[in-house]
Amino acid sequence: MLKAVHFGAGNIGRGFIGYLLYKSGYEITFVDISKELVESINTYKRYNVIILKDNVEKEEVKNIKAIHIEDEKKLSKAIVDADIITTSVGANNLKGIGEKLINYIKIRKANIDKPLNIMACENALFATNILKNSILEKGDKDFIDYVNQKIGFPNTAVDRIVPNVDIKKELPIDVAVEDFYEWDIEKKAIIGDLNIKGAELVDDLEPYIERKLFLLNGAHATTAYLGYLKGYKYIHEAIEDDFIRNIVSGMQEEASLALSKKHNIKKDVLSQYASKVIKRFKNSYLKDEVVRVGREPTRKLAGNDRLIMPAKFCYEIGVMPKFILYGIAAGFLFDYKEDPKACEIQDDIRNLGLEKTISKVTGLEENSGLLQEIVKKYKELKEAFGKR
Ligand SMILES: NC(=O)C1=CN([C@@H]2O[C@H](COP(=O)(O)OP(=O)(O)OC[C@H]3O[C@@H](n4cnc5c(N)ncnc54)[C@H](O)[C@@H]3O)[C@@H](O)[C@H]2O)C=CC1
Ligand SMILES: O=P(O)(O)OC[C@H]1O[C@](O)(CO)[C@@H](O)[C@@H]1O
Repeated sequence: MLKAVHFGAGNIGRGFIGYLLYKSGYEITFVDISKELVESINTYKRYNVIILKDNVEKEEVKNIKAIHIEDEKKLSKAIVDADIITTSVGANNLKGIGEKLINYIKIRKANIDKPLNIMACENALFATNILKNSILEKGDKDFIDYVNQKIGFPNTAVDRIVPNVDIKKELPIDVAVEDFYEWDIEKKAIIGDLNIKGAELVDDLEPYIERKLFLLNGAHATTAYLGYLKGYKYIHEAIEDDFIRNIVSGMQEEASLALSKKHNIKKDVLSQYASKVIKRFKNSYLKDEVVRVGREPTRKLAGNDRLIMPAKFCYEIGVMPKFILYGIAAGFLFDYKEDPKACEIQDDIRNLGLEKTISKVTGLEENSGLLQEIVKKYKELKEAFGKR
């Protein structure tokens, strides 16, 4: 039986990656930093994936186990035996995972010859490269040669909304998901076969991953930040607000313009994708909170992420990203007290001033045109919605 080790047994880990790997015949070992979660998985050895739609469906994922990230003995054996390693731990944690993997890969090198593929399944551009680089960074030539020959590092784009919805569950580790999913994998980087049913192997991942990050995640963040500003709790409520929906559709159109130019994708293909995304946001069964979708604004407002990147692309082709600016500016107004990264931005605005904070988070020059437009929109939204 094919063996998978998946780091991060959270929402997407159980609700999407674990789900699809199980359906493809893999035996799954989850690895997590949370002792409680590891204990729960080892107690129940199975969980249900609850698909939220008109007629709710349930699918079981069975024969699973879990290892705590610090349990070196068990982890070493699992990694030596693995055919595939995947992660969904949050892009900021990838470097640490990569550094941990080095020793286990060395043990694998001394013990087994079969190929391995390692894939990061995170909302970030080319996240697997972060893992790969952290593994190769400290290796000598012999280790690097081995890794290059025996380990594939395909980048991926993963798409399934897995919220923290509070519904009746049979087991505490059951997870609720939307019906839709898409997993695009960089074909040329695979070594051997992956055997993942339902995943799409693509020649050029960049258009897929940028389309997903800008048109889904960028639109989602825009809905979340404007929704928060207007006092909505859930995404499905915020997207029914005409003011917010028009802005979200507008930002998708701007991003689509940039995407169609950059990747030569037909505009109507992008427009169909964008409409489907809005429909998914309207799914009221998901009860997806704006504060989950807006979480960690420092990451979402970074220069290489879902909002600033399409805004820069628009700017470069002479299109004013007037709708994308709303999401960015509202992100700087996201003052949710339970989100440490939102608090960090608010503290910086108080201590460093608005321009310096925007520059620190986005990497834009303080005197750049785009940064000045963000400042204008921030002031406009602050005035209109009376925040702070
Ligand atoms: N929830 C969703 O709908 C989607 C999430 N993603 C991406 O998947 C990643 C995870 O997101 P969620 O599953 O929503 O978050 P989550 O918080 O539900 O799950 C993350 C899991 O990783 C574990 N973890 C964190 N650091 C770790 C470490 N160093 N070693 C081992 N385990 C560690 C946590 O304990 C947690 O169980 C993020 O990068 C997110 O952008 C991508 C697509 C959809
Ligand atoms: O996981 P992140 O990057 O914090 O952002 C949440 C995003 O991820 C998703 O959960 C799935 O892509 C979306 O629902 C949302 O746009």
